[in-house]
Amino acid sequence: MTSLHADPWSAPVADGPIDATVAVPGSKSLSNRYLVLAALADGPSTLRSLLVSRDTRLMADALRALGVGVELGDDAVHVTPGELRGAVTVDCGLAGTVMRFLPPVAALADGPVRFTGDAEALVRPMGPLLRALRALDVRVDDEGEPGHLPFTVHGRGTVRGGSVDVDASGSSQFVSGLLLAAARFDQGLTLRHTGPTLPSLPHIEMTVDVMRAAGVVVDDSRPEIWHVEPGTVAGRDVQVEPDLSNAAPFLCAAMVAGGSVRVPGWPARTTQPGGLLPGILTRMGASATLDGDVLTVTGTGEVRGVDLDLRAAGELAPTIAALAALADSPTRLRGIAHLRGHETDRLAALAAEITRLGGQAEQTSDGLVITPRPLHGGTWRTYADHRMATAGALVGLRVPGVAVEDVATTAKTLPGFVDLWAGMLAGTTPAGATGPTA
Ligand SMILES: O=C(O)C1=C[C@@H](OP(=O)(O)O)[C@@H](O)[C@H](O)C1
Ligand SMILES: C=C(OP(=O)(O)O)C(=O)O
Repeated sequence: MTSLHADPWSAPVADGPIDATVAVPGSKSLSNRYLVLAALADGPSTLRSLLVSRDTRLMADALRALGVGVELGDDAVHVTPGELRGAVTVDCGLAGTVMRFLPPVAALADGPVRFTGDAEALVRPMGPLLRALRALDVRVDDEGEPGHLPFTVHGRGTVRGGSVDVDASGSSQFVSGLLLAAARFDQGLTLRHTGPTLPSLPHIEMTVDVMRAAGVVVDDSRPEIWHVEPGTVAGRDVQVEPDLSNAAPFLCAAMVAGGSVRVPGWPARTTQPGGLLPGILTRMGASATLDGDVLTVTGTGEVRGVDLDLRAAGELAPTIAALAALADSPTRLRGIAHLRGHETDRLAALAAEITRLGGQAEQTSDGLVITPRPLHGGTWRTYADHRMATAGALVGLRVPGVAVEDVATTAKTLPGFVDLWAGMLAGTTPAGATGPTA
């Protein structure tokens, strides 16, 4: 991917307290769920403020290949469902939501659908999802190492459905992917999680929530068991919430530099794990207030270390780890062993990069222990991981000479990151950085 910015990118140092309003684009997780449900619906959908980034483009391109109409309008994305067709290849890039949400959809297509992706995607875990599909009589052919991309799902137009177990301790997306398509299975689906831990529960609740909003009957009254009734999915007109996880580095900037960052459009109620940010950041020394739909986080520049179980919100970990490296006391992050299967092994990557700049960060069996030390400048590697790049930017706010490699990797979920970051430091948000096509 080409970058408009130098590689490595010299992360700007904050030369005083920040006072900025930052409008972040739509949620990746909600955008890709709405796209999948709209593709499976019984009529057209209009998706407003949908995120336009690499992950949502990959989803839209894949759905188009499968026979779905996806058009980018002036103020919304319009989705027109069609007969799902096979004999196509889906490029998942590095998007977990594409590689985990679309194989069950492909099983409903009328022929083979080959799934492939970036080199980094080929090591991300897929096995439990593929085993569940096979248990539902869907043929899946491995191409390389079993349980990984690339593979081919042989769609037969219908899926029997019924009951299936899945070990989702490696990723909640195995559950979400199976649930999203399940209303279109002949018998619906009863899905039971069997593994030792279940990460990212808010993301599963998000899946159930958006399915119910589309008229699908879901019973989640028993812990770690979900039942989806067979039925139709309604086409909808929806407004996508801002991506609260992508708001995290900006909110944390106010803590690192001092001052205030305001994020408008903050939902009163949300299933996004970023909804946990006000509580987490308050524990780490910030004040957070919600006034109408504007969240304001105010900091003094002093950050407190925490002992935090991030099982529910693992995608916040890179940002919190960067913040912790700048704190005045140690931090222990727990419950995030599954981050080893994210865009990169995030526990290893965070430990390596914090250590490279003179910090102290040790991996544990399920997380990180970060002991603040004076940091120095140097290269911050990003491992094709958008959240490693934004974490490097946060460290660079305080530490002169941090050079973030491949900042363009932020295009996965936040293509305008560098301009938004510069706008925040200038105290303003660049015009045109928001809206449906941001
Ligand atoms: O369903 C989703 O949209 C997501 C679920 C989570 O995945 P894991 O459960 O694999 O962490 C999260 O980390 C990812 O960024 C998005
Ligand atoms: C884990 C993440 O992404 P993905 O949807 O590719 O799993 C993430 O965005 O932090």
